[in-house]
Amino acid sequence: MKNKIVIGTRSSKLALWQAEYIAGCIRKKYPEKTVELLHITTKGDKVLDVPLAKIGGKGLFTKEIETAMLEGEIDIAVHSLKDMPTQLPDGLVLAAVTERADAADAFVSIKYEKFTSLPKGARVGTSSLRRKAQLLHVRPDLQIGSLRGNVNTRLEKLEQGYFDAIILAAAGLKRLGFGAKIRELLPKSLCLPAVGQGVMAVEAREDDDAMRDLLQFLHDEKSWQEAIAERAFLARVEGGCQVPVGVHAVAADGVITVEAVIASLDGKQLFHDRESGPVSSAAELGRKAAERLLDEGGLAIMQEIGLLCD
Ligand SMILES: NCc1[nH]cc(CCC(=O)O)c1CC(=O)O
Repeated sequence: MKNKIVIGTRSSKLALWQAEYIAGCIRKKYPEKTVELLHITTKGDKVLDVPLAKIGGKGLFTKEIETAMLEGEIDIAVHSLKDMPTQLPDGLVLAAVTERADAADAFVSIKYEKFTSLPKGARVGTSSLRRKAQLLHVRPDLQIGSLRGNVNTRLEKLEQGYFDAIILAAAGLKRLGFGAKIRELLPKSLCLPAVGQGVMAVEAREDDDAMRDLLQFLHDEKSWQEAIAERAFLARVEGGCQVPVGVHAVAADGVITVEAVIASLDGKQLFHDRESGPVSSAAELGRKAAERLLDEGGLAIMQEIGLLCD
């Protein structure tokens, strides 16, 4: 095996932090290896003025990186699992997923201590349909404004007074050293996170056995079981674009519990399900949750949204 490992990564601060973290782990475990980062710009990084839901397309933040890997320009890629499509391109695999950081969404505000302290009509920044729908479900009075860009840019928008509060993944904030800005972790009963939120994924070429073996020390089995359930859920509900779905699986002592929601864009309709069973049935439970929610009314919502996406 080569002595140099090239990691492909986006150049946002969060992506670089994550790639550096994995590089650091590999260097520590294998001091004889040289590990380098190669910055790659993806479509999701280029188009900043359009809400993600409108750009659509799967693998917005991963495609260019995956092409570089298939062409041998890089050896592995580090991603937020949340940004990865459920179907990887032929020839690539998830070689390892890291121990999960907190999966919760965080409430960040200068003036307000927690979500329930927001006054009537408060302005909340998030471009995630999932967050928007779940928050509107309990607080239809809120004005949800679009907020794209990387974590640093989003925090600046809050500081400039565009919003009373913004919602971001707790994991990203903590990684970038902004943990102190978190006023509250949104309870899962209020806002279920995105598929894979809080998990970092290392992608490799399927036929690169040496690399896949080398990466095993990073792999976390609990995280993996949760990822399997959540990604099976997403694979079953996936429409052509971002949809208001949230899902959170927790594996403990051989049992996995999957909680999921599908909501309408305005949050008026929200279907919720919880499935539990042995971890060996993680994928099945994720699919079951999806099927229940689609049957209950989620399918009609997806079809309605599908039209909006074109
Ligand atoms: N969509 C961008 C993105 N992808 C992963 C994270 C956070 C880190 C993680 O979930 O592991 C974020 C930022 C955010 O949603 O606040």
